[in-house]
Amino acid sequence: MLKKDLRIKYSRLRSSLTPSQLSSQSIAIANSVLQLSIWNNSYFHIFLPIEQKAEIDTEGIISILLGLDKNVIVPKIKSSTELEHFLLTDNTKFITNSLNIPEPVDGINIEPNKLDVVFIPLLAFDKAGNRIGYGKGYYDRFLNECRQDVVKIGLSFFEAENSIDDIDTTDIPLNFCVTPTKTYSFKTS
Ligand SMILES: Nc1nc2c(c(=O)[nH]1)N(C=O)[C@@H](CNc1ccc(C(=O)N[C@@H](CCC(=O)O)C(=O)O)cc1)CN2
Ligand SMILES: Nc1ncnc2c1ncn2[C@@H]1O[C@H](COP(=O)(O)OP(=O)(O)OP(=O)(O)O)[C@@H](O)[C@H]1O
Repeated sequence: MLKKDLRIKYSRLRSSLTPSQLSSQSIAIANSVLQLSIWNNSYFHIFLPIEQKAEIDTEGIISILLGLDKNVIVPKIKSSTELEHFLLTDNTKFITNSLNIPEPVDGINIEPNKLDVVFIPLLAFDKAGNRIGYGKGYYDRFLNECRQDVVKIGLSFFEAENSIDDIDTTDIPLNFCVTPTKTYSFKTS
């Protein structure tokens, strides 16, 4: 399927989830994340969910990370193309921006090349590990600034599509995608 049709399909599917499904499926995803062999790493990047878009509740994963004393880094929109990234601390204050994204007000800036693991929001992904988001390219540009060996983990309520047919060269594939019932591991070339 094409990106534009997938965005419509998965936006609809998401908005059909009840609050209780959203909550239990987010917990199932967090439990599966615990099984990945990523825990020797130190710098973990994760997003805070847009509730209005029924994104995965990442609170469970964040609690696990903080409990393990990991460095947790969250994004903030800097411009129409670029994100910046702040270390989460006890003092971090969040403000929900005009797109309903909770973002840190300020803090210690972390460069993408420091990151070991990135958890990635997505609308849909395919069996080859390609993903799509809301179509602004923020994560594609951000992942391009990360090290080649950064572990890229998609989080999704829904299973893989057979293929996203209009993938282009700037789309960076995932290493893993975790859903409530399955963990996909993708071959990287
Ligand atoms: N929770 C979360 N944080 C995230 C992302 C995400 O997907 N989820 N992003 C992943 O990239 C980045 C921000 N993504 C954005 C996605 C869309 C628009 C945007 O302008 N969207 C619509 C208007 C909003 C709407 O329809 O409600 C537009 O195109 O005008 C802006 C930023 C960074 N933080
Ligand atoms: N590394 C890059 N440098 C410059 N432009 C880029 C880069 N990656 C993607 N883009 C541009 O961003 C736009 C959106 O890309 P795409 O449709 O793949 O977004 P998406 O993956 O759905 O969004 P997101 O990455 O924010 O979740 C495209 O016009 C694409 O050319």
